[in-house]
Amino acid sequence: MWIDWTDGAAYCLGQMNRDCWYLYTLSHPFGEGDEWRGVNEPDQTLEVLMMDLDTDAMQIFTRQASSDARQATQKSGIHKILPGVQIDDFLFDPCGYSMNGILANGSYMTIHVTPEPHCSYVSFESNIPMASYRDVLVRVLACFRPAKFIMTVFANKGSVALSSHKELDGATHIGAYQRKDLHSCQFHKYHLTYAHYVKFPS
Ligand SMILES: C[S@@+](CC[C@H](N)C(=O)[O-])C[C@H]1O[C@@H](n2cnc3c(N)ncnc32)[C@H](O)[C@@H]1O
Repeated sequence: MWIDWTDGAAYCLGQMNRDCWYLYTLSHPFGEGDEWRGVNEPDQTLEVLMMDLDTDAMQIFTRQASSDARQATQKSGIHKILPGVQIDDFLFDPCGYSMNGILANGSYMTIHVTPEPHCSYVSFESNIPMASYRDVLVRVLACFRPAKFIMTVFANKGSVALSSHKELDGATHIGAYQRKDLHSCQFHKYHLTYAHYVKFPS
């Protein structure tokens, strides 16, 4: 069957001359009474994209400092980010790390670490439903200690995470981090908050 995916859009959030985040959306082409169109059940995604990370924290994700992935997971504290998570982790040679985790309720988390100092980068993503992501975020930041990070929360109608948008509106500071940018967007079925934080003094 031929599907015409014409209902797509590209967005750029943040400062286009500095750190920014590209978003590509696509609406399901069926609908209008015909068929199911997109996700109807409660759905949410938290993403934390971290840059310029602490060198000691990054050292853990090298074969020099950790003998295997399990050791890197334990030493970094990744296993404590979402208590009870079942983890499948991998430590690259000579460095680099990836993990996927699953919780009893079916929620996932995934982390990818690039520890090389000239381009250090860590991404965290989870669809765990929470009314507040503050505690999870604080635990993620404690593992990797970035100099700056972007966080995004997507939540649709019916998701408990809808209330996290309001909390994020007021979060001008999170621990040692100061907010530099905040965007709030409404899409067809989802609300999105984008925020950029920098460790101060920066
Ligand atoms: C964890 S992977 C993930 C990259 C991906 N772009 C991301 O961030 O989602 C990147 C890290 O693994 C390291 N690495 C080592 N061997 C690799 C391989 N065969 N494939 C991909 N990354 C490798 C890279 O040097 C880097 O530090």
